[in-house]
Amino acid sequence: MRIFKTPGPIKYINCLLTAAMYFPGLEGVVVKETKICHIDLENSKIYYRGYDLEELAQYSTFEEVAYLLWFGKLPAGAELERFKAELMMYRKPPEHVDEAVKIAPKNAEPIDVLRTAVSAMALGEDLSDRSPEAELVRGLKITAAMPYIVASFDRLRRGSQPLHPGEAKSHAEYFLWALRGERPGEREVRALDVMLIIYAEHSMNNSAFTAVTVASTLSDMYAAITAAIASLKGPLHGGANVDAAKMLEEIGDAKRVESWVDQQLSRGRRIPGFGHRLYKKGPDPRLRVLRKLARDLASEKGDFKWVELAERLEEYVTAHLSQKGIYPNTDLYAAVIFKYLG
Ligand SMILES: CC(=O)SCCNC(=O)CCNC(=O)[C@H](O)C(C)(C)COP(=O)(O)OP(=O)(O)OC[C@H]1O[C@@H](n2cnc3c(N)ncnc32)[C@H](O)[C@@H]1OP(=O)(O)O
Ligand SMILES: O=C([O-])CC(=O)C(=O)O
Repeated sequence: MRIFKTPGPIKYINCLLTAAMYFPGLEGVVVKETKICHIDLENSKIYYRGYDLEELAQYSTFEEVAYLLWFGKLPAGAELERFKAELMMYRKPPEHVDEAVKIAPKNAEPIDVLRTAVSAMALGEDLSDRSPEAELVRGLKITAAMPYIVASFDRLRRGSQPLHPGEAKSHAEYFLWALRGERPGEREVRALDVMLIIYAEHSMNNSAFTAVTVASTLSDMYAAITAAIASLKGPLHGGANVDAAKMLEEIGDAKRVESWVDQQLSRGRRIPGFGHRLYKKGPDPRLRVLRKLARDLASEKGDFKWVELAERLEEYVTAHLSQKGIYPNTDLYAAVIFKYLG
């Protein structure tokens, strides 16, 4: 409005350009350059630091991938063991964070407890050193403590006490062990490990964008990750895997897929685990790994209910909505895998 009152020629052009440059959902707007992740839409491939994600999911571990994403190279020799030892050192968060988890109401959402706990991790720490090295240590502390925080809250709400399984050999094993109170089987640990690799990075998604926005004000890592978790919680982003799991339970049987989907669509509702800002011409590339992982877990358990339900959903929803560019995303099969992992 002000510009129209005094429309100097340059200001006026700027005003028109700005007005013309609104891209809903930031479609096509480049906000940052990154070497961390490359999504090749044409060939349906994802690369972490130049490595094919499908190969990482087959041959590496979450710890190796975390190291790769953070330091730009896979760990060599003793580096991996050192990195794992560092993670183990920070598994248990400071006492006041433990207390915050303990006093959280039992009906709280686990993601809200996690967001609050990560925010609380900033309290009492000297945050004056904002160098990349200091922030990386904070990132390591947050990553290391997340399994304990989430598992502790789940145990407390089920009436048990938190557990710190110090003998666990990996991030995935630590989480399942801390959650269940007993050592998990190797195949289950590997399934969660693959899920963690698959979810570790996806370029400038909503939560990463949020974290980068907060970090760009020179705020600290705890603040950036707290904000990222708040973004991730939304049912259009990470919260979709919770909704997809609820959907599997609600449908209950592959034979009910058609009627359930028809009803949801006729009410104008979205189907969780479908649709993606990037993948408009075919399914999410990560599904090639996850469909197989879900099938393997189903055979292992001798229970095909959840995987067959997801496969039927994939077939039916794709047949109905692919003309709109709607295909299954990672969260559909993540929900299946999480159901098999209990
Ligand atoms: C790890 C992750 O975060 S992956 C994403 C997880 N999120 C989900 O699974 C939630 C369900 N999906 C969605 O809400 C969306 O597909 C999003 C948010 C992921 C992507 O949205 P966008 O690409 O912006 O698509 P947009 O919102 O513009 O929808 C385009 C059309 O498809 C429809 N649509 C999009 N997703 C779905 C869905 N899951 N079910 C049914 N219809 C859908 C929309 O209603 C819209 O229809 P219209 O043109 O007739 O109005
Ligand atoms: O990229 C996105 O918008 C969401 C997603 O699939 C992810 O974060 O893994």
